[in-house]
Amino acid sequence: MGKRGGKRQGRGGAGGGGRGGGQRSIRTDYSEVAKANVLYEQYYNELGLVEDSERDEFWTALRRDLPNSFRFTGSKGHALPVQQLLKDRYIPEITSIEHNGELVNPPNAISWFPNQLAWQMTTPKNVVRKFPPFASFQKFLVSETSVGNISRQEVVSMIPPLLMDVKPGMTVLDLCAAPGSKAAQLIEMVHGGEEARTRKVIRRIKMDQGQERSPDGRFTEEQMEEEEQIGDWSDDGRTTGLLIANDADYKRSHMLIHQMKRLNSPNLIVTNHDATMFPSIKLPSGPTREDGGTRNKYLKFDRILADVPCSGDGTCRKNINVWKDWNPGNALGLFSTQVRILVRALQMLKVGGRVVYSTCSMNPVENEAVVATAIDRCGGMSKVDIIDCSSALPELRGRQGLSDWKVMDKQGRIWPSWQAVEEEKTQNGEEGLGRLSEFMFPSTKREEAFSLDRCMRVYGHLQDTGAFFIAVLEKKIEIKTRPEAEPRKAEPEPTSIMDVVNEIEAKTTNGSDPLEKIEAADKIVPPQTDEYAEGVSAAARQNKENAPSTSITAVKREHDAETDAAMATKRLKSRDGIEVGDPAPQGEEDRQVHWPPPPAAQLDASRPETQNSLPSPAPPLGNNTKQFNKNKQPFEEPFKYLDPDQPDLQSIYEFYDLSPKFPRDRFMVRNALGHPSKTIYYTSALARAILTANASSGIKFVHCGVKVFVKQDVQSAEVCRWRIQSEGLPVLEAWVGEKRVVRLWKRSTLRTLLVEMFPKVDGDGWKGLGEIGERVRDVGMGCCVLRIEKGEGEDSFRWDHGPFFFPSKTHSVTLADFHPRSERMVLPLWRSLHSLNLMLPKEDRRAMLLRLYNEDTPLMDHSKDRFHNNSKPQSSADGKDEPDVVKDEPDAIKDEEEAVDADLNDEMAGKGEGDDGNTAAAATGKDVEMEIEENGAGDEEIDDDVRPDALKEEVDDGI
Ligand SMILES: C[S@@+](CC[C@H](N)C(=O)[O-])C[C@H]1O[C@@H](n2cnc3c(N)ncnc32)[C@H](O)[C@@H]1O
Repeated sequence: MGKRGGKRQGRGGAGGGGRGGGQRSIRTDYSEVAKANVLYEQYYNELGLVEDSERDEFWTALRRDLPNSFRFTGSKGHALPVQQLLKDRYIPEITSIEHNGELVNPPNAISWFPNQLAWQMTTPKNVVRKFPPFASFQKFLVSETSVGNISRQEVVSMIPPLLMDVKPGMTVLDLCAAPGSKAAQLIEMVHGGEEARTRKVIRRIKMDQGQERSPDGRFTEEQMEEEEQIGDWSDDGRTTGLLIANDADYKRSHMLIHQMKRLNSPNLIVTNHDATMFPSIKLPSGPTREDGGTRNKYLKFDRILADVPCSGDGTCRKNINVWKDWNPGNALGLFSTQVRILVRALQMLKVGGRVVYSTCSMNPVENEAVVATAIDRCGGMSKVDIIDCSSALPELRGRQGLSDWKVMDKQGRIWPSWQAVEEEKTQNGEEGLGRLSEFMFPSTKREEAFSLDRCMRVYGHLQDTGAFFIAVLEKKIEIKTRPEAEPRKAEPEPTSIMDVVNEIEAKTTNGSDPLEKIEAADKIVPPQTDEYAEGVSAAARQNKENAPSTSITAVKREHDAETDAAMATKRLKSRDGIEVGDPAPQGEEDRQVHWPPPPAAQLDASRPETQNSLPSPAPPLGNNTKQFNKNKQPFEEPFKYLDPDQPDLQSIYEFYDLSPKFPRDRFMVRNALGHPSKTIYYTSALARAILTANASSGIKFVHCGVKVFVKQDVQSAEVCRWRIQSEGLPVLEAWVGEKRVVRLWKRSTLRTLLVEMFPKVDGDGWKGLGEIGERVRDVGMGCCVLRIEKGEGEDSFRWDHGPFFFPSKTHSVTLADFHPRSERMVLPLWRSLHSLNLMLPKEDRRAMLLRLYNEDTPLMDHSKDRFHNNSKPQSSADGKDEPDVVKDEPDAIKDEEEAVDADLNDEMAGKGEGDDGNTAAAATGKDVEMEIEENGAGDEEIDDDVRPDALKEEVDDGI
């Protein structure tokens, strides 16, 4: 789909890095842009995208404003209750609103989206924002969007993830993922059914221990059964799958992190690579070779999304600049990047796996031509098939892909075939034809022409949406990709030993001895042709095409000043036994080298390698001194896994009575020393394996892990200074022992805790805390887990027909969920010497008050009553935590309470990714916020699929 960012210029572009990042644009006055463009209309009319009788409707729809759309996010058990609130509380309200003398149309559910979790609304945004009767609906949208329960997403952009058929436990790659609307859908699918599985496992454990309480009220038995069918149980019900979300644009990859972090998945890794050269990811142990050594094993994916950068001309309903700026050169300039991304995706796919290719462009050069060329380069349709998904979403109205098309050159001339172009070149020269290639035209191969109609085209007039293109490809057997410069062939040549030998002879060995060559040959000769059909010579040729300056000798000549870095890269070579620039060994064919070596590689050379740590890219940290690499990007903090017996972890296990069944080898920190100084993260087992095995690969991992514990200034040495972080609660809570659990069942008590920050517990204060009063008086200081349960009586949370039932002021509201990010009705609580506090950011408190009580009561902060001094919590000069001291009581309480509050609000502001605030996220946090603000996340939509002007510039320049 189109590269986004229509409201702002300069977000980098195809190929990664891009130009012009960070420039501010002058906003377009949309009323002045005429919705007409001669070439745009002429080309699509001539292609005959729709029947003549439909043509008016087609263009009329493209000139109309796009309805607003949004999606309820999270697992099914999590998203459905918030959707229910829309149906029960807000739709009846909206249905009675009159605007300009007419009743407004309420939002309606998208018929083809499962479980009615996607909605759209034709009332213009500015009416919803400004017309008073919409105020409470607008508040709901803003509040739920800000806590991540609603995602504003264009309807057509929701289609590709649905067609990927992701099953829980799968390994999934999203190659062009920022800002993350589709990645969010994908991670939800990866986690499908996890909630019910974990619940069942815990119930079993508790029953074994004779501790089982009343059955959990979240699901009906029927729902439980349905959920339990899904996924594997190998990790106590936790999902074993993985999503790697990647984007080439550094800043946008941090927007992606910002969006994805709200989903709190330990099964997510974010990377920052050019997708055309996405690096192969090593797995920890490969099969044993005959000589006793181990063969490197690389991750292949079950599903890959290639939602590529495109001209985005299908977004003209919301990105009005398309009318002004459309020119045929845009698509021509993007074609080869799109093909490379798709070919790379197919290389990394498992046999039997799916790649979904999508764009928000209508141009066949970016769509069918890319699909046909990529399939051709992979050996044809016997290797890669196009799957007919026309009935996968029965209510979705789309059209077949084109089997035949013409191409418009950059001067606006329309060519029926490549032959015609060649004739013109012979007769009149190449002027204006330079960007055209044979591959942009329909292939003459009949099988391909037949199959391209299995692609899907969505047009605006069919269901009042933007336009979109989707192709679902399946890999039938292993492939050997043909270099892009070679003309089309009927069948690819089989890989021969001579290919391999020639390849090795041809490569720059940089003085490697013959033995090394032989070893390399040994690694790359395919023992089983089918299994390793991704031919080495083809892969190596492709490496060269895509990364022409990767040979060390060549680079060294050009970059004498870079000797140290080059040496680091050489050491990489000797450690892995693979030379930079080598054809990749068997099973590693897709490995790409990066120049200049990424920061991880540079620093790796100067530090001892430990088995479970990634190399530190950054010099010693402290005082928030930001370190930047050559490309002016801040260094990423390394990922270091903690020894399960590490003393801080031991204190955590003991204080929280954490079940021994909870995995203890997945706790990780992000600092060079591998010391738990401020934050402890948790990742899935596969994420751990990947981060560890690729420690010295130079792969740019920019995010992984859910914050589970944050260090807290405490008033007593008895108290565990690691509090559970709210986003880590879903991962941990079920495994926390009873001694740190508080149970609540009255609505009024929860309301008090939401409205009042730091209510008093000491003296008689606990008496004002209802059913939890005595428990919180006695529980002991530190962090607790607050469970909300069903109870009896008027003021209770009740379990009636499945979900909890809350009578609200005006409507009956069914709701199963309390905490916007939690899958269970559990919240983190902090008991200090004199008071109690729900550890929730203010935004979350407000969202819950609105959702559960239909109130926007102002919050009361009792700590402010008691301490008039607003100073920040103390920290030592080097930015590290204070030593463990017991302070004067009032000071200690003030510090503690303010620290909790400050941390929570920092989190809401997207700060503090790394331990010391020295990470890229922290460095760019403000920019990311600004960008999101500009795009309107929070109370406005992040425009999806909008083509930025920077990309256009690059396309115009032929990049
Ligand atoms: C259409 S947008 C992706 C939208 C995203 N899938 C979503 O649903 O939110 C295309 C993205 O591709 C990125 N991009 C451009 N060229 C790339 C490349 N060569 N490799 C990887 N990403 C690239 C852009 O930075 C942009 O974020």
